[in-house]
Amino acid sequence: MFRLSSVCPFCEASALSRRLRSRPWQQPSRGAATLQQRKPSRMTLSPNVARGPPKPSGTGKSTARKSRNTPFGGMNVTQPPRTFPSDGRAQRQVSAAEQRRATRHSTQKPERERKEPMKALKMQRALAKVSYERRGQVKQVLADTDRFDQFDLLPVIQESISTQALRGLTNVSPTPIQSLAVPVLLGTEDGKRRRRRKEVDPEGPAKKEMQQFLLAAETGSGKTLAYILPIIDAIKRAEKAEAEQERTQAAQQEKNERLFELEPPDVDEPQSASGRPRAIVLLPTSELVAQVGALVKSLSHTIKFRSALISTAHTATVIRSRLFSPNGVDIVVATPHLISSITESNPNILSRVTHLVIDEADSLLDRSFAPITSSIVDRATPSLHQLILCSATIPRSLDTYLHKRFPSVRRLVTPNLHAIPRRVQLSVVDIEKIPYHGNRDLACAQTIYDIGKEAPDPDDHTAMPEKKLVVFVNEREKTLELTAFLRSKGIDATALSRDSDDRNQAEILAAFTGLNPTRSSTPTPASSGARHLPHTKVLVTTDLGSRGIDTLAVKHVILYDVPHTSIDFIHRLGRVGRMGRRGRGVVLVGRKDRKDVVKEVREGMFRGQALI
Ligand SMILES: Nc1ncnc2c1ncn2[C@@H]1O[C@H](COP(=O)(O)OP(=O)(O)OP(=O)(O)O)[C@@H](O)[C@H]1O
Repeated sequence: MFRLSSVCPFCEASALSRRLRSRPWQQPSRGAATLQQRKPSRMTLSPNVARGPPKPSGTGKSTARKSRNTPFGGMNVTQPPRTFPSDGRAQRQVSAAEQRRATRHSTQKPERERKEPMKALKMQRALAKVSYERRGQVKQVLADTDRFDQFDLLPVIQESISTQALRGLTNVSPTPIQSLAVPVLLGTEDGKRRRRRKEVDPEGPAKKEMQQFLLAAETGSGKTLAYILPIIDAIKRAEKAEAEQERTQAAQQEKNERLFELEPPDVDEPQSASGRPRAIVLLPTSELVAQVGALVKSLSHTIKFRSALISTAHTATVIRSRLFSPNGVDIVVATPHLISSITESNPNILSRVTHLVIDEADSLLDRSFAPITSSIVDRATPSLHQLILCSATIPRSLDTYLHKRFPSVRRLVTPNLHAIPRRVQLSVVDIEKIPYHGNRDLACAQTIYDIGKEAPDPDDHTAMPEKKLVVFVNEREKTLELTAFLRSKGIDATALSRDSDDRNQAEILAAFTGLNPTRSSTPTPASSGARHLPHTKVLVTTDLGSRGIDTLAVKHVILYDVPHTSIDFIHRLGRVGRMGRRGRGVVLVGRKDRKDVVKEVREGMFRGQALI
């Protein structure tokens, strides 16, 4: 059970404020001061003296209101918060007239609220709407799949799911997006499609029309496996078909030679597979390339295909040797910028691509990335069989883009899209209140201390000896500044932003994605004798760390700044509560922050509703 530490370790002002709170009746009232100024020579009793001292609103030092301004204040409630818990106003007596007015309007209020749900979020116009009718239909489809062996995957791929992709997990079953997407991408949705496809395309795969899919599912729900398994299956089947075709051609050639006893014709050597992958997975950052690349690589060991992960974290020599290996390459995992620049000098790199994945499509098709991503799609289109877009959110901008650019895209959307999992709890800390007085850095440090000192949950079997926290800030410059502040308070904090060295980033993230305890990377002032928060590791990052990073080791996220949009809320809170785990978010709010947005996000989470 969480207990608020009654002493703020950093703020001297808190000592004074504690004294005042414990004897509130000794605070001079404005009325009394005026009286004293008018008649300084005489002792005058306050007109309220007969009322006696006001009663403290709680027992001991901790008052009911104060306890709400903690990372976990207001948790475990069974009603959504009616008023914003940290609006700072004391509950006052309601007059009889007010009560009458409230009763009169109470019948109209729910109606008004129904008409304007999530008004503040709506004003942001961020997320595309997915109707509840459609979500309901998908639920029925999902009800029939609960085992991986129900998918028509090659046996070696089936085996590799448990031995490689989900190694260490027992009794695994497909997640909703996997149940929904795998049969569709395999073309076995109705059990007959694969056979029909062969009949329709006797002249080979190059004649097929490109299929387009959008896989959209909540964060941490296994989208990577949902697209990578069918792609590997297609590659292995194509490989087998090509080998058979080559054998048939060789046999035919031999027969012809014997028949006519002619010199063998100059048959063009089949083009090498070096630098010509069959599938490309595009991801926005080198951290994600490393993460998805690791999964693909692990599957390649048992399934036997050739994969290459390339990003700016690698040197030119490494990139060249991986991509242009004489043994060829089947799947390349890379960033669009890298693929685009390689294509300029080696256009052949896209000439054999049958499957192109645009993961984190909401980022890769936004204004900054779209031109480069689209040009890759255009160049790959002649050979493409499947274009797969994948995202945890469908912003309205992406929705509009898809309608224009890919009108026939098939949308595979899970019922819980845009909802933050209910197992994630969000609490609010008001930084304007005592003892922070608007000092956001201090509120952040105190929140980290509170979480770090909290006793581990005995029911949580995934709890680890070291606590891992992620703090999200809105501005890149703030990462270094806040990290320095937290370190000065004895917290083991590391910054991750675009300014961090590419090669260090993977190493930094490994401490938050792996489930193994790690050594403290950099000695903090704490190790030199000052205050120190042990067994707690903090990553301070921007949006860079909020997309796709599989932070399984993280149970707490602190939103240092209120995110700008509901999309950012979904991605940042999506770093916890992954794959059925529990998680907590704490948002720091100040006077200038959008409290109405935070309130609506909390209410939406409480009801398990999709954000808008
Ligand atoms: N069927 C499954 N059962 C249990 N764990 C799974 C299953 N499928 C995937 N996982 C695990 O779930 C975690 C999250 O998977 P993944 O990164 O693909 O999620 P995601 O949906 O892409 O998340 P995000 O939207 O944040 O990018 C990974 O650690 C993965 O190994």
